[in-house]
Amino acid sequence: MMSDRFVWFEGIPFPTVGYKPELMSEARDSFVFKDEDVLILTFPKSGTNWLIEIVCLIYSKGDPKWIQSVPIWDRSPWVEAEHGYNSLKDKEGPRLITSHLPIQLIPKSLFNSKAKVLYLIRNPRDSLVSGYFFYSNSNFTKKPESLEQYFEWFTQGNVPYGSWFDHTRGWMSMRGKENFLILSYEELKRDTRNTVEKICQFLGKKLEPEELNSLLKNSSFHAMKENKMSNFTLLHDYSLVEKNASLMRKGITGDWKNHFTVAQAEAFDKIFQEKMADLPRELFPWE
Ligand SMILES: Nc1ncnc2c1ncn2[C@@H]1O[C@H](COP(=O)(O)OS(=O)(=O)O)[C@@H](OP(=O)(O)O)[C@H]1O
Repeated sequence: MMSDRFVWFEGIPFPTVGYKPELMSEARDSFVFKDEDVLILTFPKSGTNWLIEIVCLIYSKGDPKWIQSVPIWDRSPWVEAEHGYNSLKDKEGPRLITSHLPIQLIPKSLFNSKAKVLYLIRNPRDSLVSGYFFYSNSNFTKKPESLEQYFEWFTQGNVPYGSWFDHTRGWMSMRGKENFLILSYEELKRDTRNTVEKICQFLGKKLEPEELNSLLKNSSFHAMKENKMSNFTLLHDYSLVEKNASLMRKGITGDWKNHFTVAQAEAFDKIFQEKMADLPRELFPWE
């Protein structure tokens, strides 16, 4: 298996399993977003699956039947992945769609549609640590040997989906658009209920109090860790991740403080400043 490198498309690295440049090119040029679609958009390891679980539970009015019977990647498929693209492209009716793509590679039709976009960001230091542990135990992408090495790769954009900084700058250019809601992992964690209500309002959905309570219960870290349709343990069967690897690692904010050295923390601050200083600070609620 091609476990130790990337597939490249338009200068961006992707995992080696399940991604084909020719399909990503076809998706970019001819996939049609519909006005009724909802797009969940993130840089990897930002809480994507948590947001998918929440959105699915909004659509099922808090009833966990759907999230407990259908794998998460079939409920809101990744449009850039072979499996996701093939299942989405001819699907009738409104769709939930996931993507980690940078703005220049997303299907162009997004910009002519009223599809609603939920853009979730997370402190990149925590995405870095989360990615390090996940990819260290995976067989579908370049495997880091140490956090030190992964830190270098991440800050140079040599990780799946490329540079966090470029990715974030690209998508932040959409801020202010009516169909684009920016969310952070940090606010979702700090105030889950209010953030879910904000998402409901954006999607034009109303939940009864007991439906919202059920949603919160069924999308909690604990519930998702137990849900085999959501915790990625189904990937064990395909040998894509090792047995000890789980999507559901810690689910907290600020874990980077337990892993970065002082020198790494300072180096990261400097890079962040250099690359993001001209953007409003309130876009990054952890800074
Ligand atoms: N319910 C809930 N509550 C809190 N945190 C959660 C939840 N579900 C997933 N997570 C955490 O999200 C991290 C995985 O991110 P992604 O889902 O974006 O991963 S992926 O890129 O799609 O593989 C990963 O973060 P780390 O624990 O820091 O590794 C998951 O634990």
